[in-house]
Amino acid sequence: MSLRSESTDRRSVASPSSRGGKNAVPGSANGGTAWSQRLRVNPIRDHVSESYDEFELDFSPSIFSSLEKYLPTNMLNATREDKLKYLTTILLDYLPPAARIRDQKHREYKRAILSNYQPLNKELYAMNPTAFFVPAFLKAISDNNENSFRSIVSEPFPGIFTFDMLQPHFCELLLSEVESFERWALKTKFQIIRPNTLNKYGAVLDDFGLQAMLAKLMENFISPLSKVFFAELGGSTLDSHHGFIVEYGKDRDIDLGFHVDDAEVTLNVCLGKQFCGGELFFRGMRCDKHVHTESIPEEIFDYSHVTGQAVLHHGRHRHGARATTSGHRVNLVLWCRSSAFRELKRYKSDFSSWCGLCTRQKKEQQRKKIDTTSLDLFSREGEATA
Ligand SMILES: O=C(O)CCC(=O)C(=O)O
Ligand SMILES: [Fe+2]
Repeated sequence: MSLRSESTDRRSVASPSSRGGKNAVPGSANGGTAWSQRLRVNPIRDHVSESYDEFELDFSPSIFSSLEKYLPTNMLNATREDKLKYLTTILLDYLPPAARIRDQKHREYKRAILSNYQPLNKELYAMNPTAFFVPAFLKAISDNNENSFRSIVSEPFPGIFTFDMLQPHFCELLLSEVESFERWALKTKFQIIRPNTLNKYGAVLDDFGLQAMLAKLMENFISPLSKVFFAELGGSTLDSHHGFIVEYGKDRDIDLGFHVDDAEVTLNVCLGKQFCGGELFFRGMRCDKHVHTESIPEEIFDYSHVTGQAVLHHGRHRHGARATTSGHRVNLVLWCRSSAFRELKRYKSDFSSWCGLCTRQKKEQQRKKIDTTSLDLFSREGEATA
C-alpha cells in the first residue's frame, strides 16, 4: 500500500475580512505601510497584551499577543488593527520569497470570497458552545480533567478516541452553509481551492470566514483533550489549525488514499448525511523515516463513522477512508498543529517513542542484547566449570 503525506501548501498570514461581526485588518499587510517595522530586543514584561482571537488571521492569534510585548513604545497604544498590520509585516519578512508570493495569492483568494460571498447561517461564524455541542461534551470540557474526559470518550484502539460531540442542528447548519458556498462558487464561476492534495471536492472552512470560530474550537475544546491524550505528541502546545470539509458520494470524492495528516492532532467529525461505506482504516503510527513501512496485524483498526461523532487521532497515525458506496458523506476535519513540537522534532534523535517501527526495532535490539549477554554468561560459566 503506498502512502501519501497530505499537505496543503498553505502558510499562515493575516487576511482582511469584510464579514459583519468580525474585525477586519485593513489594507495590504506586506506593502504600503509608512512604518519601518522593528521590534525591541527585550520585551516589556509588565505590558498586558490584547487578545486577537476574533480576527480573521492565519498566523495564530497567540503569536500576536506574544509579540505585542516587543512592540516599540510608539506602537504599544496603537489600535489592534494597526498592531496586527505592523506585526504581520514583520512576520511576513521571515517567509522565503516563494512562500510570500503564495501567501499573497492566498490572501487575495480569501479576500475575494469574503467580500463577495454572503454567509447563509451567520450564527455559525461565532463560537456558541451550547448551540454547537451536546451537553455531555460541554460538561466534560468545563470539568476539565482526565476523569471527566474519560467519562465521555471511548478508546476503541490505542491512540484513537471517539466521542459524541456535535448537535444535529449544528451539523445541518454547517452542511447547508457548505452547500450554499458551493452554489455561490458555481454560479459566479469562482474556482474553489480544495482542502488538500488528495481531495477533488470539499472546501476549506478557514477560507470563507470560519477561521476565528475554528480557532476557538481548537483552543477551548480540542486542546484540553489533546493535552491529556496526546501530551507527548504535540497535544499540549497546539497553536494553529487547518479546518475543512471532505465530501464523498455520487459526483463527489469516492474514497481517500492511505496517508498521514499535516497535523499533530486530527479531529474528524461526521456531519452526515445518509451513507454506506466510508470507514476509516488505521494502520499504525509512524515517524517520517518509517512512514512507508509495512504495518503488522496488531496495527489494523477500522472505524465506521456515526453522524455527530468525533474521532480524535494523532496526525502520524496512518489512515485512509474506504469508498462511500451509496449516499453522501460529509465530514468536518480539523488538523491541529503545534509549532513547538515540530521545532523539537528537528533536533531530536532518530528514535520516536510513538512510532510503531522505532519501538519494534528498539525492542528487537534489546532482545538481541539480552541474548548475547546471556550467551556470554553461559560461555563464562562453562569456562569456570571446565
Ligand atoms: O474521510 C475521512 O473521514 C478522512 C478524512 C481525512 O483523513 C483527512 O481529510 O485527512
Ligand atoms: Fe487524514
